[in-house]
Amino acid sequence: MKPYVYLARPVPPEVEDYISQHCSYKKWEGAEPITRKELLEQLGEAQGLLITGEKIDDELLDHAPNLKAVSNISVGYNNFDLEAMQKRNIIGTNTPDVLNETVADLGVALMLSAARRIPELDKLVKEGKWENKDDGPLFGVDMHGKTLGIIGMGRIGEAIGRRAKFGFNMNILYHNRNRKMDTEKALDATFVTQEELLQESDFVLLMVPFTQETKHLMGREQFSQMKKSAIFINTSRGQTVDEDSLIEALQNNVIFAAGLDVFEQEPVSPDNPLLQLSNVVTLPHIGSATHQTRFEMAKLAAENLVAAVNGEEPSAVVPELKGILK
Ligand SMILES: NC(=O)C1=CN([C@@H]2O[C@H](COP(=O)(O)OP(=O)(O)OC[C@H]3O[C@@H](n4cnc5c(N)ncnc54)[C@H](O)[C@@H]3O)[C@@H](O)[C@H]2O)C=CC1
Ligand SMILES: O=C(O)C(=O)CO
Repeated sequence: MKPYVYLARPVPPEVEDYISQHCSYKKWEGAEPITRKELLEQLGEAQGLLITGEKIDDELLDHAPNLKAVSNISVGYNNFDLEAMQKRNIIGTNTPDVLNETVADLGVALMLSAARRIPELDKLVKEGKWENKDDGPLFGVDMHGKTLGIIGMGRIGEAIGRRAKFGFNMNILYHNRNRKMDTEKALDATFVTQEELLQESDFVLLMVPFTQETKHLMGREQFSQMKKSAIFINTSRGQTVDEDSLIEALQNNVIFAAGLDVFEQEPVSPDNPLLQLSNVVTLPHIGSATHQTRFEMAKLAAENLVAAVNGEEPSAVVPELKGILK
């Protein structure tokens, strides 16, 4: 008998077809994303679960007595309560690598947008205000030849570093849990302390996972260490930044501008002061969202799910849960 899995997120038809060849399944068909309550009601028989970022914790696992594996269509897995999964031997998988280049493209787009004030200028042109006065009230700052500091030089951080180095001739500083000698050589990058990075960079880009250790990694003290002319980019998770401190830094010209794909609360509240600031470029957590890359992510997540519920080793088990396979 085929194992039974529940798909809480839609996947492309080809991917669904692949799952159907290896598993029996049900899927969420609502027009809106599945609610927590609806998800809990679906889990009684499920041996596998496909999600994107839904919280996997004790409460959910108590509703899923037959569950063996959770496959996240996402590389970040801060939605996994790893302890709760470990104690029940639940395999957890994610989608690394297939999205690196797409997220890196978006990181660079945010850097350029904030530096050259693209959304602000676009809005003016569309409002019939042709503003390009020579005295420069709407001039931007250069990206080429400047210093980029990357906090979190992992798979995506490195892809952004390559674009910055070879596309924009930038000088690369980085701070990471460990030094990466190959990356230093390939990008002529310099490992520095976080404080040095903040003090010396023209662009500071955050690309760490969200963990207890990285919660509010950027706060008032860190923003005050940055240059007044610097641009801050967050394409990691919103909770890595103390948003009140960021708002204060932007309002008081402690830093020049910010580009944000992620927020502490998502969807961001329409009342969030960040949305009122002209020196902030905002996006709705869309870093990996191209048709091609979302397809590759869904495909990898399906392969992980099918392997795990059929007793095979999935290619992308998250490091903290690898022990469960032994
Ligand atoms: N905005 C978006 O749509 C997307 C956001 N992400 C986020 O980006 C994160 C990174 O993804 P990858 O590059 O694939 O992960 P990765 O695991 O390859 O890289 C993360 C790097 O951060 C470093 N790190 C961890 N804690 C640190 C700390 N306290 N200080 C300095 N460095 C630290 C690690 O050593 C590692 O090199 C994901 O966990 C996810 O949260 C990923 C994809 C899309
Ligand atoms: O993969 C992730 O971690 C994302 O945030 C969205 O792709």
